[in-house]
Amino acid sequence: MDVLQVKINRAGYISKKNAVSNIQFNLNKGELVGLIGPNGAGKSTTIKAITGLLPEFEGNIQFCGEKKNYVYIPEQPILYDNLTLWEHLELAAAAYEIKREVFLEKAENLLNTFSLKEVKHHFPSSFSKGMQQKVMLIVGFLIQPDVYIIDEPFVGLDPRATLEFLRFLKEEKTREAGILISTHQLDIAEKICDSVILIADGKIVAQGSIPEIQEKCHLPGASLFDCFNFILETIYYDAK
Ligand SMILES: Nc1ncnc2c1ncn2[C@@H]1O[C@H](COP(=O)(O)OP(=O)(O)OP(=O)(O)O)[C@@H](O)[C@H]1O
Repeated sequence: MDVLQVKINRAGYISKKNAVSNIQFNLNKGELVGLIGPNGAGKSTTIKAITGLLPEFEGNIQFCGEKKNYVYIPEQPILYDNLTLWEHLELAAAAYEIKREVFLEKAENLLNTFSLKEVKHHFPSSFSKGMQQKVMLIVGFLIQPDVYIIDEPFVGLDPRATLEFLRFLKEEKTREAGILISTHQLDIAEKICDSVILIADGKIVAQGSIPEIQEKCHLPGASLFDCFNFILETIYYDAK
């Protein structure tokens, strides 16, 4: 069963109205889909189109899980200057009506796991980028939505935080949340994604499970990195 249905006829910005076009895919319960593609391909634009953040949009986006909600974690953390880390968590708990005991247990566990317990009464505006990103992830995992949409999660995270993050993603998949991640970390994507969508020049150029992508490239057993480069070279070669 789908938790998200995406049909973007076209979407973009005032100065670039068709930054992406004809992007269509569904996200199933418990499925992890990776959005990959070169710089400027349209990954963030696709994510912003799904989350309703673009001035130019034609298409249809349906969140169709049980709660019909989602958590969006942007590439650049967005946090309140005048709230402490703990107050951010309290705010999320209040907004999503999380029961007090459940909230306290989950919040402490997440702070421990992501090594932020010591700074829970500090202001995230004084944190490093990676620490701020962890705050955004903790808020997301606290809410436990039907769908996670996460733009480039791996860049600021240290190896330990990456491991914990992947462990939480796995748990959330088991809970049947759908997860959409954009990333350049193809070695990680290859390990964790049920399917990937390769975007280039604002369009989907390949889509499917890793074995399906390998088959499309006639490169059985090849890494996603090699398939990615093969597909892009073929496209740009053909276009010349
Ligand atoms: N605010 C904006 N206004 C106008 N054009 C934009 C804006 N943001 C992005 N674009 C353009 O839209 C296209 C897609 O950009 P997007 O940020 O979606 O790429 P991306 O795949 O996320 O790239 P990266 O891997 O570098 O983060 C690019 O041509 C980019 O120049």
